[in-house]
Amino acid sequence: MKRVSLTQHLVEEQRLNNAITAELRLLIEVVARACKTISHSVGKGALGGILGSADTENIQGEVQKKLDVISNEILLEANEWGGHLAAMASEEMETIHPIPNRYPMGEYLLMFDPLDGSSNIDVNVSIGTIFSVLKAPEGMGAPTEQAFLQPGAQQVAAGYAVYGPQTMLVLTTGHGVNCFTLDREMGSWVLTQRDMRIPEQTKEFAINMSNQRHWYPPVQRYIDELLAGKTGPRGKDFNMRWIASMVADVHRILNRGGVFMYPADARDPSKPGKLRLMYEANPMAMIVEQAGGAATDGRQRILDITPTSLHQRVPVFLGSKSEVEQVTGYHVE
Ligand SMILES: O=P(O)(O)OC[C@H]1O[C@](O)(COP(=O)(O)O)[C@@H](O)[C@@H]1O
Ligand SMILES: [Mg+2]
Ligand SMILES: [Mg+2]
Repeated sequence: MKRVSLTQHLVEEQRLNNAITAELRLLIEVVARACKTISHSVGKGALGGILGSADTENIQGEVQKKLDVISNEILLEANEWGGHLAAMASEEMETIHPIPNRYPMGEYLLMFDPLDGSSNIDVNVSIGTIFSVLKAPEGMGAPTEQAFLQPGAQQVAAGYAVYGPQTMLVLTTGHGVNCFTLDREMGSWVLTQRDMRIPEQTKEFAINMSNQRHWYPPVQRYIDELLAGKTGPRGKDFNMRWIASMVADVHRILNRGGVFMYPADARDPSKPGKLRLMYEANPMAMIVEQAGGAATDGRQRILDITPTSLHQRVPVFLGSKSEVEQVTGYHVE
């Protein structure tokens, strides 16, 4: 098989689809380089002093792990120097991070969850980085938070890196989804899966079952029916997987199908779910749709939601189309 690097692939996309600009290509390459650096840190574990808590809290009131902070810094530093950016925003920062001293101002906005699945860092289970790229609005002066509040349908690129047994980068620029594996010896990203497609039917679901008693009726009903298996209305047995790293759960679903759910629940009605719209749900929704799947908040397409704040939360149902339609149907009924 001919070895195709990330750069070669992006140049090809630039030529064939005329879909990405040279600036967007360079931006993606800088993000990919930062993910490579994060992957090296992850790989060192206790030897690199990266495990454990940073003893600080982020804007969401969550205790930060050392690796949350380190990954955020790696992404900030790489993109300040290398990307064609006007500003960045991250799960780990209260407000936006404009690019200093850049004239003319860059054309893109980058958002990221620098380290997804923090609870898995210290136990050597797959974790990842999720990112989303938007165009800065035309004629924007100094970058503001408002500039980021665009529906996910306007993303020009989205991707994630998963730091597992292999380090992989899954990427879309709106022309399908491709997967690159990090060649650790050569230090390069190599195209290993072209045009990933999510099977439409599935027998596998992913949800944190410990929250069951708090769910609202549509989710109770849907999961009850899956659990009833062959003897229930679905007439087939379902299996369950929950890694507690969205990147790892989504990566499995991209490869072999399934449905991933993080619904809103009755614990705190002011908190619509756990996952963040701008840098978790939107990029994953774009990837999943580009691979032939679906992604909703239970009522509407995630990519159609107009955001109201940078760190807003959203219920998430994504994966194989038929299952996402089924559970969304129960909410709409
Ligand atoms: O621990 P829970 O409630 O099952 O939540 C798991 C979910 O939380 C997350 O870890 C949130 O991501 P962060 O680690 O970036 O905060 C998702 O990756 C995952 O799907
Ligand atoms: Mg996350
Ligand atoms: Mg995170």
